[in-house]
Amino acid sequence: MEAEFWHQRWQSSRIGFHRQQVNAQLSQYWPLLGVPRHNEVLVPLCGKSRDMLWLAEQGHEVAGFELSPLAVRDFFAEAGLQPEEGKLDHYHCRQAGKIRLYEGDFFQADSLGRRFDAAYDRAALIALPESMRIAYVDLLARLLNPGATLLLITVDYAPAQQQSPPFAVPERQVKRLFDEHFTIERLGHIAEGQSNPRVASGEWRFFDELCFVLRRK
Ligand SMILES: C[S@@+](CC[C@H](N)C(=O)[O-])C[C@H]1O[C@@H](n2cnc3c(N)ncnc32)[C@H](O)[C@@H]1O
Repeated sequence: MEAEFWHQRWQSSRIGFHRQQVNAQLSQYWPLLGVPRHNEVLVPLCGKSRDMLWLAEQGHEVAGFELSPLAVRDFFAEAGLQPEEGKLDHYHCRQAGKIRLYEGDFFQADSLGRRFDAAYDRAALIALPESMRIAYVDLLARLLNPGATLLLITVDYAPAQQQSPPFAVPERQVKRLFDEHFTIERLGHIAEGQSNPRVASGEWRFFDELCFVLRRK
């Protein structure tokens, strides 16, 4: 999607993707993955996700990337944190405690010259249209060191549409996208069933949240 699409979403508070609760599959599976506490966690397209606070509580430093200044400001304000601000290359950075958010386009992250051993993607890959997904996966492959762990959460639903996010990214597409650079294991899934309004209304036949662990080859 164009940057403007996301800026408008944030300006008009159309952020249905944001959750008050920590993602259930993150808290279930992350502790089983053996990611050392000293590994900083890359969180692309992070929004104002409270999952970043949870990762910091587990002892990790967190590096989130987000286009929207509103999202970044809200994140710190809602967490009751007062960040220090600075400029780094293409990014306006805000940092408080273990969490640093890079405000700007994630697709310019190469320029920072940084590499990570852990990453978390919830609603990042599925926010990107198909035409941007290969570039996103290639960038992740460059930013992650060999052996790095990526916890990936996607959604699958039917009938799928390709007009606006969330886009359905089923297991076969995860394999197609990541297979060259990552090993892939499906950890679990949550079938939302009738608790999802669009399933309840009959618009979608099902809506599943899928969770994978990927390791950089
Ligand atoms: C579907 S939301 C998911 C946010 C977060 N991961 C969560 O779980 O709540 C996608 C986010 O990516 C941001 N975004 C979209 N394109 C981006 C880009 N190129 N660089 C950085 N952030 C981007 C949007 O502003 C939006 O906040």
